[in-house]
Amino acid sequence: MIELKHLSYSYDDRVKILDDISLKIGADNHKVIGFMGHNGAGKSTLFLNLVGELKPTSGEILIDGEPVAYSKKGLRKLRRKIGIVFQNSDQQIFYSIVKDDVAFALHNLKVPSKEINKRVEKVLSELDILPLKERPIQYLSGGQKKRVAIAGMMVIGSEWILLDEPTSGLDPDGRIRMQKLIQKLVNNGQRIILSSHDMDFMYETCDYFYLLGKGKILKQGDKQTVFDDEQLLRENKLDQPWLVKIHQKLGLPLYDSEQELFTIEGKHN
Ligand SMILES: Nc1ncnc2c1ncn2[C@@H]1O[C@H](COP(=O)(O)OP(=O)(O)OP(=O)(O)O)[C@@H](O)[C@H]1O
Repeated sequence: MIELKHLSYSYDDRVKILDDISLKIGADNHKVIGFMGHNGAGKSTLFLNLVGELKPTSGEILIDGEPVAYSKKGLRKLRRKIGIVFQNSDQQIFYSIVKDDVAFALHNLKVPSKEINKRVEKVLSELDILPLKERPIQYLSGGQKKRVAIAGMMVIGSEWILLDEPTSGLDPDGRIRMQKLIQKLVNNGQRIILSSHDMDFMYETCDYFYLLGKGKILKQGDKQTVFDDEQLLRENKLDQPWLVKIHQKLGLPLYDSEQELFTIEGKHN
């Protein structure tokens, strides 16, 4: 479990981007946890605090009950627990060739070479990018680069993976692949924290939600709790997912996914 205790963060000691936030992420065994909020609400800042790239201005973060230590050793330990895939995959490319880039963290963790090759091959094939193994990353598409960045996280096998805007720049097929990939990570026993402006994607993918605004958590809960409040979403410049709209406006049941809607409603016709 990841616990935030009175966490505040400010880039300039004046404006609090995160203002005295206390919460327990994953306390109820949720697998895919979504953070929502308008542009500049502080989602990325929160994620950077969670992976130790930024240190809280005040307050603290506890992982499984232990406060994060900001020493080299402490941060190495944290990275084995929590990995992040940035919104812009270029930010986390260290090597030019796919397989070297994916192996990078494992070399750092002093994993034996044979084991590294095995793990890299396994992850690349799980992500359907094995044929890209020897390719220079600079020539890959945005969606392929994103998968390489995710592969780099998967090989470490961290318990938590943070995905910052995982669907940005993806086409509808890439979006569906991302959804399946998240499911795969969950099936592997990993837990996901993601942020996105794509409310339909969030609605279908996450099982718990936090709405971030004005430096605070304005609302948290399951789909029904968070997405039913149209006004709060509007105030925070967020759309209601279309499945919630047809539930509220057309009186259909609140379906969890498009697939569920078409399967069940199809049976009625
Ligand atoms: N390195 C920085 N230095 C100073 N201010 C920053 C820095 N990074 C972000 N900010 C400011 O902090 C606030 C929160 O930004 P952040 O990127 O965390 O928001 P976000 O919710 O992730 O936004 P988006 O949805 O646009 O990605 C914004 O006002 C932003 O301008």
